Amino acid sequence: MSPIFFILITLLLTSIIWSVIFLMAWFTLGKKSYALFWAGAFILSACQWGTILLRSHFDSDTLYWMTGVSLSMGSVILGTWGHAIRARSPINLRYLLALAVITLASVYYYKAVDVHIGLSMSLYIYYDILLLLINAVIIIKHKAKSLPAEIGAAITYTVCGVCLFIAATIALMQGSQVNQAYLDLYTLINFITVPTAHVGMAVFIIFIMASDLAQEMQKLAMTDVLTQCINRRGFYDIGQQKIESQLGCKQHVSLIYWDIDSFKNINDDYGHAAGDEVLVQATQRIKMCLQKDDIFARLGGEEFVILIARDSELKAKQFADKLRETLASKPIEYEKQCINVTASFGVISIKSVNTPIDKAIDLADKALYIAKHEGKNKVAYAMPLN
Ligand SMILES: Nc1nc2c(ncn2[C@@H]2O[C@H](COP(=O)(O)OP(=O)(O)OP(=O)(O)O)[C@@H](O)[C@H]2O)c(=O)[nH]1
Repeated sequence: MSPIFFILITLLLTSIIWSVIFLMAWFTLGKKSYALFWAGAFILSACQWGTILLRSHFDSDTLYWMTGVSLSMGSVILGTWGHAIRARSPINLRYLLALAVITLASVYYYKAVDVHIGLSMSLYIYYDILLLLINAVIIIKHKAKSLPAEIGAAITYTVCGVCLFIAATIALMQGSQVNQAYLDLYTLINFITVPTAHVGMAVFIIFIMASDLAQEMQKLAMTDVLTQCINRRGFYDIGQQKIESQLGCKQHVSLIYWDIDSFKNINDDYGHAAGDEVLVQATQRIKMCLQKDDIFARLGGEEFVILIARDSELKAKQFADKLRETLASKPIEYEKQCINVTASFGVISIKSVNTPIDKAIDLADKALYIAKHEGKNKVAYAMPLN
């Protein structure tokens, strides 16, 4: 038996295993629909290798060829679809499907009507290459800072695309008739690169799923369940870095510590559920006032901090006052009851990258205490930290 037979068997079995792994990943890692698309892609791949193995059982060579070509293109389309869903890519898959139909029709034409070996062998590979490169772009553009798994996957897709481009071009160079020398070279390149790329792509996709999950877990561990703000742990994790990066950009960094006034009375008068709703609606109102880079965290209970960077200290003070007015401007509605809510604010301006975040919180808390002491619904400023 030829070595190609063993390569095909290996490809068939690994494709089946990968599709089972993606099905299991779909089931256990949060039923992400894109895992199903990737499972489908590997099932079609397995069918493609099976088709090649069963070549002698096909009645017509055209039927064999078109089956293999359709499965290869279908597999790449499903894979791309999965990546597009995961990355919420705006790519219009209808155009890709239309191009697939045109490619399939052309392959059929050059296989069965006006026979041209080079074109019938290479056209669908060019289509697959196009999709592999689109995949690489989708993966890399997904996040401003790509995950290592995404970089690895994008490189694998690109390298695979380049190798296939060389193989397809050698196949095309045959012209209308079979050229044994080119055909052997094409087969050699294909059977060296395809198994490697196959395993590489599958491993990187699994790595991407695992990285996504790790990021989700990390986000959950840093998020307050009730208000969806960052929690204390998250704030301590990213606050210090933020101070350093914003001061490096010559911005005025301020920390605003705020606390809902007489919150215990709200709980006592309207019930704990109403208190929870006040926390949710109050934080929503505050979020509407924030800029993209502001960090808003719930430190616990009804105590919150916001780390902001503005181009002047005055703007930071005006911002704190705007937040106070936003909360006091209208009552919060809960089960047809109107609950008047105010909050007090302590603001500290941070001047040095060496300022520890807990020191800034401590001083802003002291300013907040003054705001409370002066009658609540007020903003108080601490002496800037140098
Ligand atoms: N509903 C609700 N209440 C909470 C939550 N976390 C803390 N609290 C309550 O918030 C109240 C805070 O009360 P205090 O620390 O006395 O503060 P306060 O009544 O706001 O008084 P001042 O801060 O002086 O204005 C306590 O009664 C806590 O039980 C929460 O997640 N939901």
